[in-house]
Amino acid sequence: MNHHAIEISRLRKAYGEHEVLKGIDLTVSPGSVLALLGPNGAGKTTMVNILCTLLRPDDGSAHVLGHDVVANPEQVRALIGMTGQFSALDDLFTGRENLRLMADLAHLGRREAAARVEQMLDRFDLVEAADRPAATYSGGMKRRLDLAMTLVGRPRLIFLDEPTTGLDPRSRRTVWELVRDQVDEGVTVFLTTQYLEEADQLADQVAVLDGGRIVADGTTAQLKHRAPGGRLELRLDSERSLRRAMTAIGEAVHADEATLTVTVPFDGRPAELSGVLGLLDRAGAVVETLDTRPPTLDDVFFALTGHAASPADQTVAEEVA
Ligand SMILES: Nc1ncnc2c1ncn2[C@@H]1O[C@H](COP(=O)(O)OP(=O)(O)OP(=O)(O)O)[C@@H](O)[C@H]1O
Repeated sequence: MNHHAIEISRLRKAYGEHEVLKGIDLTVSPGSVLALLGPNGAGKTTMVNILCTLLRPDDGSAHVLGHDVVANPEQVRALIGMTGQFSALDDLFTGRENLRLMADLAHLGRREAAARVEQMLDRFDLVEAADRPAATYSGGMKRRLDLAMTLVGRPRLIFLDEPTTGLDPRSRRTVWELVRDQVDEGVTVFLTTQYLEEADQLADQVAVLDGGRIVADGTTAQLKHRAPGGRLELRLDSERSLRRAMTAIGEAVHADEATLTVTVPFDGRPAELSGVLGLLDRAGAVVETLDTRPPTLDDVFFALTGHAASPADQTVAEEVA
């Protein structure tokens, strides 16, 4: 009867006096990736823990794959996988042993468990390291093992709580590819991340949690469309034109003398474009090329929450670009 993979309605949770979730409504379609964004302490982990049945909500309801998380936690647990800040990975066990343990916990039969473990080792590029203790693994390898452990029992929905925090760009991209493979196979993904680039790369749907409420919910394109922050980048033909352009446009511009470029805010309307070009023409500033840049998810996040995403996000976005 329930066609959403996740359905959350008027969900509330407080720790003592501190109300963290103040009435959350959210739905996620099966086989899609939702990225839940929010500043530190917004309540993302609290929401994941409620959906994973690790924490009871105070009010409202949440259904995961049709099952009520409070009334039927066992059914929910049988269908989901979770990886995150407190991974189940045991450093003293080898990669193969860690996977085998999870396969046994998921009640796969002996033969199926053995086959599935080998399949996951192969798929997650851990064959060579399979018999070494996980303690000897690099950060990227541990994260791949963690993800493989989440998936070994063939969950239909997975929660990834900051799955690539602390990883280098290459390992991050590998994790993204592995997540995409799962989505292609029909797994629903509920992702929390501080990296807006990650949401942009992976998510079909982005929800922003701030002040205990969902302040935006839509595709990345829809959210970018709503936010201010688009830019027009104009490259002038000479330093003289650059100076004229700066005088004509005024102070609200970024100018780069090395590349002879000025950047101005731009909302995408043709009338605004002709206005700027007319102004420069009258000022005798000759434009060689122009480029428009839509708002980034960073702009969206800033417009919605009043502060930037984590400083780390900036570095990652630059490294990945
Ligand atoms: N068990 C707890 N008891 C009291 N307060 C808590 C508890 N767990 C979380 N909080 C508080 O609730 C708020 C939300 O925490 P939560 O971990 O859900 O946020 P988050 O969005 O996941 O943050 P982060 O990105 O830093 O992990 C924070 O202010 C946190 O300090």
